[in-house]
Amino acid sequence: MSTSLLKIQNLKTSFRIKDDYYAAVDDVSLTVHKNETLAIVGESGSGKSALAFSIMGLHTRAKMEGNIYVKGQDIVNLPPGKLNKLRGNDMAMIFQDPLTALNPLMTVEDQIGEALLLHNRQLSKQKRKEQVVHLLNQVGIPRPEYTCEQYPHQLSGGMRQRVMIAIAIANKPELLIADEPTTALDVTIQAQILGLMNDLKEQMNTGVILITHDLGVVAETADRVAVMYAGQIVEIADVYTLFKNPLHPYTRSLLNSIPAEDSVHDKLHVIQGIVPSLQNLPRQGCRFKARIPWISDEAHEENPELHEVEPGHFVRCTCYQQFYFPEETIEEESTHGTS
Ligand SMILES: Nc1ncnc2c1ncn2[C@@H]1O[C@H](COP(=O)(O)OP(=O)(O)OP(=O)(O)O)[C@@H](O)[C@H]1O
Repeated sequence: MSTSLLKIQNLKTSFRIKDDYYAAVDDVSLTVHKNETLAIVGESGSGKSALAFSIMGLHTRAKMEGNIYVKGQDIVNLPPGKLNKLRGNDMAMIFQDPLTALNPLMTVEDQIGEALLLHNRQLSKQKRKEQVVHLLNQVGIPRPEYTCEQYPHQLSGGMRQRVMIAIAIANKPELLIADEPTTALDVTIQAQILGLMNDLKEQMNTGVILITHDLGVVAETADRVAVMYAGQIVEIADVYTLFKNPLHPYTRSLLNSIPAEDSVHDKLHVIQGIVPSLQNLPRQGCRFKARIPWISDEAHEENPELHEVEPGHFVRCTCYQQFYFPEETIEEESTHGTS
């Protein structure tokens, strides 16, 4: 029996800029299973949030093509009423910045209570309070009765993020999308929040999509990883394979730009450039080609597709086969390390 909660096929999400539509998500296909964390990584502007918002149906003016199946139902272009029902019940999102996502004028109890009410109008005030306290306990808030009465600005960043998670899991969604959930937090709190998300995933059998810039977070929390560049997935594999045998030049460049903790002389290969803006994205050929001009044109495919190079490991374009880091990509030599 398939345990896939989410199946995306050839998704294309385009935004209208002046008189034209430009795809921020282009030809994305992926699957998320129960009790699995899929990390989505990539530089700023690569389309991670646009993809997450597409899944949640939060783009109000974008053009969406392709299919997004949530528990077998295609939600692309589903009427807002039906989509609202799915949100919260079947899927929920944890946003990057809880201070802007939470309502500053409502107490914690009222905000979590509102999420509960959205999906069960019959819930009495008494039952609601009990469930709010239970949820606050679940997300590790030490004095839930006290926190119930507080407003977002009275809480620390870590506590606010826990409240956001409590809202997100209020209706036991099967799919949780977390968009940079720990970026605003310091390292210790970050580890606690990620640990909490992991525990919840296992307890509730949830499928999680974790969007992050942080490869350390990926290594610790993800089961599988999708690397996005310029709106497309360029590589997808289980986390072990991706770190051990990264193939796409972009993945290799991301991984090579982090210093290894145990080496004395790290060579940090940095590929210059940034993700082009939406209007300037190359729509033909390999989108990463401009950033690796030392690789011959023939190495690239004309219409790069994802190829399965080993079971479950997919790479876009054939250029990876001839890719190497030239000397000039070595930016610095660090001498950190222990021996
Ligand atoms: N509503 C919109 N209208 C027009 N362009 C948009 C819109 N939302 C996103 N974009 C553009 O789509 C591209 C992808 O943006 P997106 O926010 O998804 O990137 P990201 O990978 O999530 O980046 P970050 O890590 O900075 O959040 C960018 O070029 C961005 O400017």
